[in-house]
Amino acid sequence: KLYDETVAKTFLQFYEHTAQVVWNQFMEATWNYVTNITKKNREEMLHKDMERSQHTLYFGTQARLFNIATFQDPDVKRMLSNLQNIGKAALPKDKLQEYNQILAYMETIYSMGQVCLNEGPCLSLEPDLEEVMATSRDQKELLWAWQGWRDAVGRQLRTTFERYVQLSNKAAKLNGYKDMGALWRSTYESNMLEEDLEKLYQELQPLYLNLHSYVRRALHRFYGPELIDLRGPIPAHVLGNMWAQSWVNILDLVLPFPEKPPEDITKIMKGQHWKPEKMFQEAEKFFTSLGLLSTPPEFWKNSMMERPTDGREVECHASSWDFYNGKDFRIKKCTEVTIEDLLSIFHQMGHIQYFLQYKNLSVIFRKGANPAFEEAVGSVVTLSASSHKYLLNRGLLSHQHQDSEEEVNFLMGIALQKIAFIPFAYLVDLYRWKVFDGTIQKAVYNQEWWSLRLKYQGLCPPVARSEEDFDPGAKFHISASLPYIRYFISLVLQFQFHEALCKASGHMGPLHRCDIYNSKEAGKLLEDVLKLGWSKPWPEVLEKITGETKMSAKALMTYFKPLLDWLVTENVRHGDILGWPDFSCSFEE
Ligand SMILES: C[C@H](NC(=O)O)C(=O)O
Ligand SMILES: [Zn+2]
Repeated sequence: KLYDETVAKTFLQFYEHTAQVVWNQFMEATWNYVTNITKKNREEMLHKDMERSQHTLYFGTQARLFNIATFQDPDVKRMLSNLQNIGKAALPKDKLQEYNQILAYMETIYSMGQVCLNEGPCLSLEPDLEEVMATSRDQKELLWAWQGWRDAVGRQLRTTFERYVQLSNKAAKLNGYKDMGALWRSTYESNMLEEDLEKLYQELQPLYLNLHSYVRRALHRFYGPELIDLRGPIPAHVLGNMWAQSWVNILDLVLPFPEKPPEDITKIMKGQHWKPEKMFQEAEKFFTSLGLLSTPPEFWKNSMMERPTDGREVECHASSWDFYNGKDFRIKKCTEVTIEDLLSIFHQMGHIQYFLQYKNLSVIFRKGANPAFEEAVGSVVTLSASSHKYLLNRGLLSHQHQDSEEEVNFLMGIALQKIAFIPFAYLVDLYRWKVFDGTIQKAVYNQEWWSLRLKYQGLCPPVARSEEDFDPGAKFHISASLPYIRYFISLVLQFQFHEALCKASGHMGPLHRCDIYNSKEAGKLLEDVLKLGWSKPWPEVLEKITGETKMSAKALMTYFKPLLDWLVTENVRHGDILGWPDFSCSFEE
């Protein structure tokens, strides 16, 4: 242990200056690749990634020479210990080369995936196959899209994924973690994470079971008993989404009060000639109405707001990008003019706002208090943007008053997005953690995926699956090696934030009617949190906004209480059971 604290500070400044350049070049090269998938751009990205890893390795190795325990300055201690965790850069060069090629390959197979009609056009995931999954009510057509996507993508990734798991674990072990799952979980700085998450899931499960039972009844009514067993799991292709992770697109089939259908906002947007740019401006206006920062000119010049029409192959999955130079921030999205995409843009703008608020911090601190905070910021604003009050005053709804039955319809719409998502958001990394720690061996990768999908979501595959398939690979985050538990934790946090911001804004009445638009008090509370980035442990940051230091499902339960009461009554009225005791899937009979 050679150096003292003053040397450490100089060392960190040297890191700061070099990191900004190396990270900026890496982001540019990656952006160029995902917005124009060519061999040349892939090579350039892999080259810049190697340079970044060499930079990380050099500084990580040096950082390990400091005896941090003897240091006083909390920021220096936090920054140095972070530098010591060098992730995949710990791999020997040839292994790192192979790993980066595997990562690029998996993400490219996913992004280029398409399903071709017998003679005629091929359908991409966005917007074509997602449009089929959202709007078709023909279960054969739904099955064609569902199975076609998994044949085209999941199956291709299976063997590569096996190698990805080996190299991921190798990298994790070289950083002192037992496997990659442990390294991923370490970003939450808690040795009680898995227990805390299981407890949250148990608290939320009754909400999901009641929604599942009610939706199953509605689908049974529409598709008939040969497809839907009232005491069994629901086939995964009729929920309006390629992964059955959001059920918003079947609201029309499950509407509690069908004689009072909500206005079709997508239709209204098209009628008002909304364009993608206006959708982004609308989202930005919300953040500036809170007194938060507006986006710089670079954002409007450099973002990719629509799928290009010049034949370029791109990665459509929406994402937000920080170029680590304090000026350049972008969103990449293949935007369609729909309410679902408008709300997704609000979510992405939340990421951009975080980037803007912490842009003057050390590059080590330019990330969320934890990854779930990054997801929750955009989602908490989306809760207000989804409210009847906001949509009415932005001219996207015309019915002034919402009676109690229309309010139940409204809450059902939000529940089909948020409650339906709970078990999926939880199980994706439950699955990957088990794959990384060896509980799930490669011989059973697919059947274990489906046993978790059955256990937590009460879903069945619509057709028999085998170990030729690799259905997890048909989900973006698994092909892109992006952790997912952040979305489960964000579900809980975003309602805690919503409750706190609504209180700060002086909102009175039910939480689901709150809209914080224009509230400078709510904006100030949010700003004080976002400015901290990763400089403080997240419980401290959570306390600044909510007064609590622990995740709690209470706010989410408060928000949905009126709907839960209605669902319980409705399920009892139909004599419906919760859960799926007839656990076999239809094709197995
Ligand atoms: C919820 C998550 N959102 C995102 O990636 O932006 C998803 O799409 O699965
Ligand atoms: Zn996000």
